[in-house]
Amino acid sequence: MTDEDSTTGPRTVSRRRLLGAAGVGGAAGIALGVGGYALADARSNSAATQGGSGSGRAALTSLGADAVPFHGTHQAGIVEPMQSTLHATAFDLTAGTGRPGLVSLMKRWSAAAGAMAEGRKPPGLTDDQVALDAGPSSLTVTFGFGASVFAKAGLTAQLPSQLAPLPPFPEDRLDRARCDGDLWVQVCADDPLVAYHAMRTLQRLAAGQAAPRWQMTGFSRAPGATPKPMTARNLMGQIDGTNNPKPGSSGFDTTVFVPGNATAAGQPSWMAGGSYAVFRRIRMLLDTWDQQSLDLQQRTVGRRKDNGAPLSGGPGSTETTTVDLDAFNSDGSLAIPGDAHIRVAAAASNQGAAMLRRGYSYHDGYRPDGAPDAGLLFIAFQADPMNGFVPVQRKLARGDALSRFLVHESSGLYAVPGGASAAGYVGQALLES
Ligand SMILES: C=CC1=C(C)c2cc3[nH]c(cc4nc(cc5[nH]c(cc1n2)c(C)c5CCC(=O)O)C(CCC(=O)O)=C4C)c(C)c3C=C
Ligand SMILES: [Fe+2]
Repeated sequence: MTDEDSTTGPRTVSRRRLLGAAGVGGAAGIALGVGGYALADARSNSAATQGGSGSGRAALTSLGADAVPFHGTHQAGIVEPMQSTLHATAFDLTAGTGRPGLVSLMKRWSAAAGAMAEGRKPPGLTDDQVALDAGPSSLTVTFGFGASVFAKAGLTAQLPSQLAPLPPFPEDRLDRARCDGDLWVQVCADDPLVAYHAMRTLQRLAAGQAAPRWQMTGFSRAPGATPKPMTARNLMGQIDGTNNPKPGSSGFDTTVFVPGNATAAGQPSWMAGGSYAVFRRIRMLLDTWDQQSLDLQQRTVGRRKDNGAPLSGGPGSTETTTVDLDAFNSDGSLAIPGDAHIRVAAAASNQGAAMLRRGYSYHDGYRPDGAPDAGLLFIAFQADPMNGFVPVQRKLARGDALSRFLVHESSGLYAVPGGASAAGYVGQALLES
């Protein structure tokens, strides 16, 4: 189970994360290799060993010791199982930062992200010691380029057509100050201090060259909270993520990643091994949602709330039971209603359009009317947004029962280049083109 790459070598992922990745895919997920990763025990290659014998430091727990390599064919933070904490931040280049400044920033950011992913102190600044006692805690850092950065860095000729602005969708209520951005950074970790430290470090390293435009924090399930790894629930109480494309399954790579021969796929060569991230802050109208009957809530999504089984499944069906969009109830009505979220969003309803969703919940206090300012930081990765998010969201905006309980407040689209080799940096193929 190796993902050999001539430039970067095999990527390894820890045993705990591999088992976590199985989730719904179960044993099949492991057999298929969860993205082709080699099975390795992080305790042998991470911060857990740094104390060494005689150092007086106790070994870290498995959670803290788990490490996800920063270097690889693809950037980390896409196919790995979700960690419990997210910091998403968009940066704008400061005036006068052209291509040389961006090169130096991406070099510093990549070096710091690579070190922190191994539980080492980031080079290039005096560490604030916020994460000093913790291991890497499965930290991943994922970098993306917004369309606006290309002109600023003199790279207009390299702008992918896939980065064209997302179309406006009916009912969007976007706050432009919290949309877009020249650069996008997704930091995820299983420890909140480790995640904060990584994001803060990257912000400090950007000083003078890029400044935060917006920042959002999200959360998901903490590892070990459930007796076995399970698909997490969102703040509406639904099991969310079941029918995601499974790493290693047929079509997964072509759905999520730009192929190695990118130009043959109509993409710039520097996007080989890359992906496109769609980011949407979607507020949930939870006071309204929580007043609905269980029956209505289930029919709105098309799945049971308790175990995530599709409404087309009979007795004994589970989350993994195959969805049957053609099934009928005994009264002749569709088992999965015509406007149910999973029917409208399904690839089968959208000429095969699909994406890998990796969203996090957020809760930012209460609004003036007392309602929670809470919802989903929706993140989806795909090889081409026109074959992923765009057609699906167009359809959802027209006829999805769930949309009545949602408000899209912020939006961004970012080109996420392929991963860096240990000697290189993220975006090198673009910035040195
Ligand atoms: C444009 C893409 C999508 C947006 C935006 C979106 C928002 C959104 N979704 C949920 C909750 C669930 N979504 C589920 C499935 C699902 N959602 C999308 C796409 C978008 N969702 C897809 C492609 C799918 C899979 C459809 C299928 O083929 O079955 C589910 C069911 C469980 C699952 O498969 O994940 C839930 C629950 C919320 C709450 C939300 C916005 C806040
Ligand atoms: Fe959804």
